[in-house]
Amino acid sequence: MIHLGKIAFANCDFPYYAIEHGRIEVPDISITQAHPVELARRLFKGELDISPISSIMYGKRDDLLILPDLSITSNDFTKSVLICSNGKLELSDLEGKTLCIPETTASSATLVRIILSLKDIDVKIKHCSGTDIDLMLKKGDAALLIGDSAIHAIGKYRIIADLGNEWKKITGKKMVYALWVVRKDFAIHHPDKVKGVLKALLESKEYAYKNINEIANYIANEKNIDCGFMREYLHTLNYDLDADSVESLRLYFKYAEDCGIIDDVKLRFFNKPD
Ligand SMILES: C=C(O[C@@H]1C=C(C(=O)O)C=C[C@H]1O)C(=O)O
Repeated sequence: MIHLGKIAFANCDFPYYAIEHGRIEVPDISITQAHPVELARRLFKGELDISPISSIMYGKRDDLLILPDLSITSNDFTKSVLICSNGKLELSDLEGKTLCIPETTASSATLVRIILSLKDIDVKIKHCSGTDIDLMLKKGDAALLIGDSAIHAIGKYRIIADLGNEWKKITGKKMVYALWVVRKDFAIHHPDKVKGVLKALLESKEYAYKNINEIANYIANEKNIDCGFMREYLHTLNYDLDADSVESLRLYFKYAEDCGIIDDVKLRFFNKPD
């Protein structure tokens, strides 16, 4: 039995759809759903063998290998990594104000620090448990939202920044939010099992790309999200990890290092020489 993680957001239903709906053959796996930071915690404890985690969490460890050709990436607007504010505040008005960051994010929490530092906006960061937007907006002047809570906030709250768009405007790059990783010790002891899961994930991703409307309708129904929005959203995100994304990831890690969040990071891939 292989313990596989799954991010409990609509965007991760997409690459797992074929696995979870019996559309492809899969090895003996059990799937655990949680938010990306929790998945990383469980992977580090050895409760999971393979999982998508916040890309920055990979940068903090040297005992993980990246699975090739998989990620959650956006090129410009992300639509689900947003800052919303109280009243009439714009991004540039956040100087000296408080931004609440939920416990569910690590990559976007780092990205917002990078963007604010590059824009020279000094903001107090408050880390909050849970993802209750109203509570965050009571505790601070603005809140970072990711995943489904960001999607559900569109049209209800004042959105002042899409972080994928802010990052693109500054660097011209994509933003790689999540990577699929395997614990190195598990990969060393069970390379064939890892290959089996990787094959299933890649086949499932290909199925998803070919059946985007079917899956968008399914997710929209399940999660009470507008179908049209869901279709656009799934076209906005990219689940590959091409050379361009790897280069973007390196730049993100470099800025994160400049902010003192991580040390120099080496990208180590499963099944590829260092
Ligand atoms: C685009 C997204 O990327 C997510 C953002 C993450 C983070 O900020 O740590 C981690 C995984 C991704 O699922 C999203 O879910 O909204």
